[in-house]
This record gives sequence, structure tokens and C-alpha cells, in this order.
Amino acid sequence: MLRWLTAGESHGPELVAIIEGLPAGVPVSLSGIREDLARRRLGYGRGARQKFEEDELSLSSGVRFGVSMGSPIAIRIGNTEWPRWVDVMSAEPVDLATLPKGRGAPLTRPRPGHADLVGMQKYGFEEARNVLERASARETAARVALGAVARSFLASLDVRLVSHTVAIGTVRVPDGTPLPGPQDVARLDDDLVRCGDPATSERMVAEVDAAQKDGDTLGGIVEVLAYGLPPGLGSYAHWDRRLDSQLAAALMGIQAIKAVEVGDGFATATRRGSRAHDELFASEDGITRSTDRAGGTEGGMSTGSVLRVSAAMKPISTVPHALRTVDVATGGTAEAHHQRSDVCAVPAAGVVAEAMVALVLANSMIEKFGGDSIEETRRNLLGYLDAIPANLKSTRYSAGASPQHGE
Ligand SMILES: Cc1cc2nc3c(=O)[nH]c(=O)nc-3n(C[C@H](O)[C@H](O)[C@H](O)COP(=O)(O)O)c2cc1C
Ligand SMILES: C=C(O[C@@H]1CC(C(=O)O)=C[C@@H](OP(=O)(O)O)[C@H]1O)C(=O)O
Repeated sequence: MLRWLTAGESHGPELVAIIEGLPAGVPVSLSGIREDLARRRLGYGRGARQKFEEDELSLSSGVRFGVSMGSPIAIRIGNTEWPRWVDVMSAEPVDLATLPKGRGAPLTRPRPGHADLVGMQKYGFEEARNVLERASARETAARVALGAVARSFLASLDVRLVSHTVAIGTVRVPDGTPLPGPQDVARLDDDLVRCGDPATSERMVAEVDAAQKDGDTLGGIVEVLAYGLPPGLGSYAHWDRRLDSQLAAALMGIQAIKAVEVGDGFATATRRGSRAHDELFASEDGITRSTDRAGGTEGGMSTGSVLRVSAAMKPISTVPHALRTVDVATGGTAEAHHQRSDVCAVPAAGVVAEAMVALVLANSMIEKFGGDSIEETRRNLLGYLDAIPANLKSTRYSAGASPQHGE
């Protein structure tokens, strides 16, 4: 079993992430993790903080000479903003009267769409600082660092992940657009909004510009694909062992994600059965599916086809054209706190979603194939694939094969 945890506040000294249960021999490098952290910071529409904040990265355990040792891996990401927050976020008691006026002022005007008000009610805080520090999506940097480790493990087993932006606001990639494959990752990362279709990307950028001009914010949809999975990850035997339920929970666990689809998801519900499923055919390479409507899972298990999941993000909650709220210090109507924020963080959310999918898939691989070293895990995987009787074998999508959406 792969276990992982993150800790850290948005304006605290650092984020900390630990992952336990990874076999020995998996390549893990600071530069690899750093690259993923940089991908998360990018994306048209992100706010000022991403421009000046650097992710100060260190690996403090579990890795030697560029490979995992089988022991827990601990990653630290320093917040370069920390020097400005030393007093406001001090772990030691401070004299509140000495805190700086702006950053140190009590946040008594909870922001709609954020955890602020309910967090204050639930934990008994009189202002929102303690809530927003941990509810902030700054924490997703730690998840992306862990996801980079999980992705390297998956790559050692020939599984490759791709994430991309499918929609920003009302601008959406047209139906029938081919799915991006692993060969498209660099091109997607180079695109301003991580969208594979240049014409749609341009319209998305214009949509962000228009929202910013109006003092407004946007959400959208991201999709994650996994190529090279074996059939049989997850299980139909119990609800919490289903791969699709684990993926849904992992994606819903990202700040601001409000819906998850597996394969054609909601569209499937509108189709007749004859147009909703993926028919099976015999081919020279084994049993193959005519379409990929199900998104690579049947009965809560991976089918061996391309895994395809998407997540819908709500618009950024801190709207510059401030939303109405109540000042809990006075009981009067007020405008919600707003200092700075992203206009749209959908491209970054795609990178976070990819990390969460990587962590779920890595856990499923370890559950099924075990292994204390990556060689042992790989041997077990190949042995399992080899042992599937010839009449049951199905094609396994390799990196490079790139099917289209279902219909
Ligand atoms: C990558 C990423 C960046 C985000 N940046 C911001 C931001 O700058 N400002 C903001 O108000 N919300 C931002 N959010 C969203 C908030 O964290 C989120 O709306 C809030 O936690 C409440 O959402 P929830 O109800 O789903 O938890 C971001 C989310 C993600 C995934
Ligand atoms: C710091 C990050 O995102 C932050 C997520 C966030 C929120 O409310 O979720 C609000 C903003 O924080 P601040 O108010 O300090 O500018 C974003 O910058 C990050 O992604 O690294």
C-alpha cells in the first residue's frame, strides 16, 4: 500500500510531503520534481504570487544517488514568501498588537466560495486566517511533488500520463478532437492554457482576458489520460476497491473541483445502450475495443484501454469585483476580502489532477503487483500479463497509440 500525507500552510515556512510504500530503485530527482512544480505554476490567468514565488525544494529522506531506497520519501518545499510572514504565521505566541497592519489584520469578512465561514464555525476561530492558510490551493504544490514521484514509478512500468485543458468558461475543445498522447506532453506544456487545439487555446486566452477586464474569474474542465495500464487494477469486489471510485475521490479532493467524469460520463447517461458501450472484437493482437466510451474502466477495474477521467473546476472564489458578505466583527454587510488571486487556475489544476491520478494508479499497481524493488514489481506485472490465457488476452495501449473520444 502506498501512503502519503502533506502538511504546511500557504504562508508558513514550508510545505512538507511524505510518501511511504514505494519500492526501491525508482528514479527520483530534484530536477524531475522541480519541473513538475514549474508546470503547476504556469498557465495563463494565474495571479501575481506565481510570478515571484519560487518553490525551494529539498529531498530529506528516502532517496540516494537519484533512486528510491524503499524507505519513506520526504520532500520539503520552502515558501520564499516566508520572511514577510514570520510574525503573522509564528508558531510561538506573539503580541497581536505588534503584527503588521495589512497582513496581520483579522480577516472578519469571510469570502463566499471559500472555506472561511464554515471553517470559523467548525473550529471556533474568530477570523479566517487559520482557515484559509490550509484551505488554500498552495497545498497542491506538495501533491504535485508526490505525484512526480508516483509518475516516475509508473514510467518504470511503461505507464505514461497526459493532462490537458478541455474547457475554460464556455470555451471548449470541439467534439471529435483526437486525444493527446504522451508524444504531445511537451507541446501541451508549452501552450499558454495547456490546451492541445491551437484555435481553442486562443479563444480560451481571450476568455481569460475578458473575465479579468470585468474583474471576474473563471473555471473549466481538465482531463487526465493514462496510457499503458494493464487490465485488472482495482476490483468489482467491494465499493472502495473500485478504481473509478478511488479516482473520483482523488480528483474531488482537489480544491475547487466540483464534478468528475470517467470516460464519456454524463453524456453516456443520455445515450441508448447500443451507443453507450465499447464492443469487443478479436484482432491479431488479442481482444480489442471498438471505442473508448467507458474511459478505460469496466466494473471498477482498468480494462487496459486508455484511462480517461475529467474534472470540473468552479471559478476562482476570490472575485476581484468583490462578492457580498457579512463582517462577523460588526454583523454588517460588507465586501469580501480580496488582495490578489488567480483569474483562472484551470491549467494548473490539470497538473494537480495528473498528480492525483498518478498517486491512485501507483497505489493500485503496488496493491496488485507488490515488490520491494522496482525490478520485482516489473517482474510481477510481466508475469501476470504473460499468464493471461491466449483466448482472454486483450490489447494494451502503448505510449503512442492515441484513440479518439467515444462517439
Ligand atoms: C491550482 C489552484 C489554484 C487556485 N488559486 C486560487 C486563487 O488564487 N484564489 C482563490 O480564491 N481560489 C483559488 N483556488 C481555489 C480555492 O482554493 C477553492 O476555491 C477553495 O478552496 C474553495 O473550494 P472548495 O469549496 O472546493 O474547497 C485555486 C485552486 C486550485 C486547484
Ligand atoms: C500560492 C498558490 O496559490 C494560491 C492559492 C489561493 C487559494 O485561495 O487557493 C490563493 C492565492 O494565494 P495568495 O492569496 O497568497 O496569493 C494563490 O496564489 C500556489 O498555487 O502556489
